[in-house]
Amino acid sequence: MSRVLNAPFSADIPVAPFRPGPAGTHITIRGLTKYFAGWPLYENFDLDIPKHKIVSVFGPNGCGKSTLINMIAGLVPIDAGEILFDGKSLKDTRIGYVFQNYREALFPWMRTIDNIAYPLKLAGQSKLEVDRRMAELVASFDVKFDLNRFPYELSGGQQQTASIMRALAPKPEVLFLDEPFSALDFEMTLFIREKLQEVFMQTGTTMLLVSHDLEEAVYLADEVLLLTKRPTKVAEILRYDEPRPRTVETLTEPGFIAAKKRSLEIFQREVRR
Ligand SMILES: Nc1ncnc2c1ncn2[C@@H]1O[C@H](COP(=O)(O)OP(=O)(O)OP(=O)(O)O)[C@@H](O)[C@H]1O
Repeated sequence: MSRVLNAPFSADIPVAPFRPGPAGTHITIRGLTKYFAGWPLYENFDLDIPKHKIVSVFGPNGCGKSTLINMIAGLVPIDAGEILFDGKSLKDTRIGYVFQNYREALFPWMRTIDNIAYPLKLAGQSKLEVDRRMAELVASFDVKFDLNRFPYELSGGQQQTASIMRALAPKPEVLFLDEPFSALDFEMTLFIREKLQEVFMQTGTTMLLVSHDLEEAVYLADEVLLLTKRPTKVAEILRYDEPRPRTVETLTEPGFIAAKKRSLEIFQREVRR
């Protein structure tokens, strides 16, 4: 009975020798297995995530997009498998995470500036180092609002901007974004999308983005990771190598339209399966 209700015993899963990803791989996922309430979400799942790229994760409702990035980021425990970052474990890797719900992401008792500086202080950086990094972030985000305010005094878009600044403050090797635009209005979505693209062009930070919006998923991505229904597998990895910066004009270019159409076809095929 316990074998039905719980994750399989690790002894049940044959241990395959570790296979590194192709050159340019940042994150290697091997044999990832995750059960919820006795049902497999991921079973022996392998994936290579490239370095210095933006990968958008797209797939049917409930296929495990958020769970996937949360397992990679160490927020959700895995039942079996291995996840390495450039061959290192998560604890030796600097990561940043941007949550969908920015209202709960920032500490309400801290001024916005202290929220953003928090990971730097936690890492034991000196006041000089913290001030220098904060000045860089403020310049790169072209911040027009008062960072001395408390988060609840800011608009939703300003709070999400602050959340992204906080995630980027320690110069993460990988930035995880779980539907970062879904609670924002259109104007703020465009603003934050452009900021993310700028940061990416300046730093090349590997980004893993969960999106519900196909246009947004393709627009920012170097690769769209299309997932199947559960038990979840890779349906296809679609490469989209339109040069950056991508702009409003990109949205009507043939390459963009073709990538969106192909993603939609795969998505519909998987939803109907
Ligand atoms: N803590 C949990 N306990 C039980 N089931 C869970 C838990 N977290 C997620 N699930 C289930 O795992 C599946 C994948 O959830 P997840 O949120 O990762 O999917 P998603 O693709 O991001 O979903 P959506 O498209 O709705 O945002 C869903 O069926 C969900 O109900």
